[in-house]
Amino acid sequence: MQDTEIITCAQMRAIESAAMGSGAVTGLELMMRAGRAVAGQIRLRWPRPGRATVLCGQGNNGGDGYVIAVALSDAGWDVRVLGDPTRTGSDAAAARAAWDGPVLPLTYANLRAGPSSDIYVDAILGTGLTRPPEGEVAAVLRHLGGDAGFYRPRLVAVDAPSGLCLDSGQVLGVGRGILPPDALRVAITVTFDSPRPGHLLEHGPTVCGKLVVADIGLEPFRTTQAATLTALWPRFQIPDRRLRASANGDWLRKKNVGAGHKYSHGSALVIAGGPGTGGAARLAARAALRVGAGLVTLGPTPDALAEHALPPDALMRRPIVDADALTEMLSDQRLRGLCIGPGCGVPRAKALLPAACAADRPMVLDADALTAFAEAPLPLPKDCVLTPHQGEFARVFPDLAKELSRLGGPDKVSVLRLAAQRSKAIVLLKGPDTVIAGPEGQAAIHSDANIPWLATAGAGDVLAGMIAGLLARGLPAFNAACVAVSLHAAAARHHGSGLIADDLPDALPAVLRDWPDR
Ligand SMILES: NC(=O)C1=CN([C@@H]2O[C@H](COP(=O)(O)OP(=O)(O)OC[C@H]3O[C@@H](n4cnc5c(N)ncnc54)[C@H](OP(=O)(O)O)[C@@H]3O)[C@@H](O)[C@H]2O)[C@@H](O)CC1
Ligand SMILES: Nc1ncnc2c1ncn2[C@@H]1O[C@H](COP(=O)(O)OP(=O)(O)O)[C@@H](O)[C@H]1O
Ligand SMILES: [K+]
Repeated sequence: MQDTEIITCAQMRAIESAAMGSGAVTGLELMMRAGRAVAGQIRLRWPRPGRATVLCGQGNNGGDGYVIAVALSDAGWDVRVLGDPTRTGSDAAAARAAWDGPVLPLTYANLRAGPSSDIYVDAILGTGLTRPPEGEVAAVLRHLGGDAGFYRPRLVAVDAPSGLCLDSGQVLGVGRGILPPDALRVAITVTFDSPRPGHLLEHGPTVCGKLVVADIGLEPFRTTQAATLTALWPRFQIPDRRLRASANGDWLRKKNVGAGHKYSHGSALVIAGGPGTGGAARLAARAALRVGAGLVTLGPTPDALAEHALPPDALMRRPIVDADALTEMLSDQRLRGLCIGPGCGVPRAKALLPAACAADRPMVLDADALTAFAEAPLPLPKDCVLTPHQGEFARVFPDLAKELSRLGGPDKVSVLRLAAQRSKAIVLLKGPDTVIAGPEGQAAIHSDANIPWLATAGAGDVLAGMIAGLLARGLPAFNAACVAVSLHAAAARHHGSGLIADDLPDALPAVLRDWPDR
């Protein structure tokens, strides 16, 4: 499994400054490489030259646009350019000077006046976006977004669809989670060097269309050694050196333990609830087994034990009457992956959580255990993973959730890092753009808007069980969370629509069989 480094806009600017400061390359040269890379992508997809309209903003994103205009014109395209004035002496001004055709003012009227084009290049705003688009720029974007049926299949964005914040993934000026029909959505976005968080979070995946990452030779100027933020999904076609091997394939295939017995493959405990609530815990337990834990025990209340006589028969069942009984059970040091929350009931989770935490074992807190933790916080064990959805996140971290929902507020990764620091646990916020963060600042994004059928009752219970199984097998908590999220989504992809949560654990053998070693 290979993860892609993600860099923030500030990191990108730092790398660009380091490159220019070294004297090895100028800003204009980088702009030429960027613009030519976009033109190359256009020519790959539209091999027959046609008519192109290039829309250029006043900054360097616009500068890239003029380079694209020259490259397309040289390749035989009929190019029309609409541009805002550039700052005198800037790289963008130099790029504009190299375009010897006319530049009409970038206005809604001019966009409408010309003949329609085969493609439209959005080089209006990139990483320099500081506020919601306004005036003529806003009018142009509204028009392009409003007639998506015509424009979307022929729109190519440079770095980002204009208006998208590449750190947060919010389209500035529209509500979080509610994408109005006039937000600009494009067919292809060509970005440079590495993806940015905003390509993968919130509105990013919807508005960017296909995301292509072009290499512009910045590799030698990276200031950071190891990336603290990676993308688990999507996968990108980028140079291998930009990929980070997560080295978990061996664990998944039990290769590392040779002839080990079931306990050396890990023993997990899923704490269940009282009568009538057993399904969630059983889903979690089944997932822990399927992900390769050697032994999984389900611990309901004694009066619910009979309900759990259902398959899988591989499950051990042992009643847990109260906190003392749990402490007694956890005196068995072989139990090392705990899952508490799914189907547990809040009162029981509240009663058992102190004993579970005191045992200091790798543990997942999900569902009712998160509510219990929110109502009665307590120190968490060292290897602990919290797996809230948005509602549970708001219960556990109300102030941070408020920040997250604030328009123009901080990005999800930064907020999750704060939550992880505060709770001293790995925090995994579920959704189409799942973000995982740890107390030391490590973070990962898994973004897949193409598996909506994963939003089904019990899918979260399965995820919690998979993490518990991987913790039992000895994976460090952050890795267990990342691997589980990747496998969970891969199982959903493998199954396809019509999925119910019960299908997820059962899709795992096929997914694991094809899982890459590295
Ligand atoms: N980094 C790299 O390595 C490389 C970067 N490259 C390219 O440079 C791009 C970044 O360029 P950039 O910094 O000049 O910013 P850009 O996106 O053109 O916009 C800035 C201008 O827009 C304005 N503006 C802001 N918000 C606005 C609004 N809402 N409505 C209207 N205007 C608004 C803002 O005005 P101000 O806020 O100053 O008033 C400013 O004048 C990057 O995305 C990539 O394409 C490549 O060439 C090669 C390598
Ligand atoms: N639109 C979506 N696309 C892909 N995955 C999603 C989407 N919405 C939710 N998910 C995933 O589905 C799972 C739902 O978990 P959760 O909300 O805890 O459900 P439950 O409590 O019913 O088990 C999470 O893994 C989440 O990441
Ligand atoms: K753009």
